[in-house]
Amino acid sequence: IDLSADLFGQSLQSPLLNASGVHCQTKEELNDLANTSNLGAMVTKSATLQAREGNPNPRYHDLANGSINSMGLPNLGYDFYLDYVLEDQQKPTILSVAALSAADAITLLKKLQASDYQGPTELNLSCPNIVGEPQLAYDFEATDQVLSEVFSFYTKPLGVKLPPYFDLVHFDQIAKVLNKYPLTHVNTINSVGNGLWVDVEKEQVVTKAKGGFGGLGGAMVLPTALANVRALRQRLNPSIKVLGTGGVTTGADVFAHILCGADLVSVGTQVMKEGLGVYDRLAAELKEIMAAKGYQTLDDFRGQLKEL
Ligand SMILES: O=C(O)c1[nH]c(=O)[nH]c(=O)c1I
Repeated sequence: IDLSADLFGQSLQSPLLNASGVHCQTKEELNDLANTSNLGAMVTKSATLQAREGNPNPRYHDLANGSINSMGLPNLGYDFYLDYVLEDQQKPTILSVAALSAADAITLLKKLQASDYQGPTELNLSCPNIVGEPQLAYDFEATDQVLSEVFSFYTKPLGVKLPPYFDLVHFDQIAKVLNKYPLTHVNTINSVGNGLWVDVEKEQVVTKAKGGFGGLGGAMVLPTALANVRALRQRLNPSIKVLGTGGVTTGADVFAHILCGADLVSVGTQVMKEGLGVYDRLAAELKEIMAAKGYQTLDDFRGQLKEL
């Protein structure tokens, strides 16, 4: 059984990545990822021009069926992560970047264009937890404008991290915008924004910022994640890869993401629950399923979801 996958020309031992934001903010965390078996590639915490503290604690809360977070984009800043990805990597690495405004995104990507970094970058258009800021990718016109300006100067590998969409017309609209640009990939989904969890015993919310509203992850978002992977795979140019993120807790979930068309699959909440050993378990479970079904490679079943 062969789990090998491709990351923009780099061969990976497995299709599994960490979800940006989980265990990837500090040098120690990034080094842990670099030494994690069955993790095929890694993504950094989204970097902003300046380092950020993020939202006040509590800002992450584990739930029986997933998680809620309002981290608020805490990160060590663009320069730190650029230095990190410029070092030679033990494991293929995607640099994630974010901005609090379209202008900042342009500034950051102009610096990246001028840098020595030639590797893959993912522009996060979907952070749901910046107080007062909308998730850019829910504004199709604004997204088109930003990408149009970015690709007027940016010539290196670039993908985008998308929020979940919930209307087939929205899948059509975002795909129409994205297909205009030479993107390496889309990563779908980011957390389901602005959920709310209530601690009934204490009669209060569980995270501090935004009155307790935060991004949802884990098992509860799997159906939404699979729908977004499938819908975007069906609509995007074949040249644009799809990284599936959201709701993965078992090898069967990884299999389902790939069956819906995912080229690679990221895991977030389950790493918070189980630790980095989760990747060994997911790889083993995926191999078992493939063996039982007579599949040798991921290409044998990728995108082959059957309709009734
Ligand atoms: O609050 C965060 O830092 C955060 N949390 C998320 O769930 N997704 C994101 O893209 C980000 I930038």
